[in-house]
Amino acid sequence: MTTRPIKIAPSILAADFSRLGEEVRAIDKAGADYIHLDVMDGHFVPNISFGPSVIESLRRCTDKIFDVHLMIAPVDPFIEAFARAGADIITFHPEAGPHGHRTIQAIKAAGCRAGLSLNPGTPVATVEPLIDDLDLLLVMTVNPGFGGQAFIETGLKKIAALRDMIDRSGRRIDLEVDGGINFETAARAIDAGADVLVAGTAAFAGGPDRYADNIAGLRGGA
Ligand SMILES: O=C(CO)[C@H](O)[C@H](O)COP(=O)(O)O
Repeated sequence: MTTRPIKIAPSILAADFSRLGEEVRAIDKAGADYIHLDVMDGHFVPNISFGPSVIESLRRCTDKIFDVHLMIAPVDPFIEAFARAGADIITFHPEAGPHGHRTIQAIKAAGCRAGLSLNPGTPVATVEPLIDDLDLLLVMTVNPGFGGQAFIETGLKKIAALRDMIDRSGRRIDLEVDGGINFETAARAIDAGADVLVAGTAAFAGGPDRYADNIAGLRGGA
């Protein structure tokens, strides 16, 4: 049992793209804490999703925190555009580099909070030199690119190690988990130390009438 408040960040990747504005309004009303926006470029990951213009349009549909996960390379030339579109948090992958610290500085200069995302194959040690400047750590429990994949168990050890690192830092840093999160894996990720759960499939399952129950079920893992 954790006493940390748990935030739910539905990924709109699993929403009905033909009604995206309505979907964002519905998931906001259902109790989402953050709206998770997965940006994919077909180069850093093998899929293409959407870019700043879609985010700018969705900004008019909700006041919730826009948690923008950039699965793109390079990152730096696009930071301003995502900040202008309405991003509150911008998370990038160290492999999209080469200068992670410079990217964090650029995200902050653009007025956003900065996050770093670790793929299943990226070591926890990557975070250490950057932790004093980060606001969010995102542990990927699938290889990025697609929703609906199975949870990769080794992510739990990584979450526990990062929880320890965050607690030792004394800083307020969100520890977010993303990929294959359902009611069962949510509970295990929370036990390991996560406090923000990204869910696509499990959040949007069953259509708008189910969203509030889906979010409550995910949060219920606490
Ligand atoms: O970043 C992602 C994929 O790269 C998605 O956010 C993630 O996979 C969520 O989808 P699901 O909950 O269906 O696994």
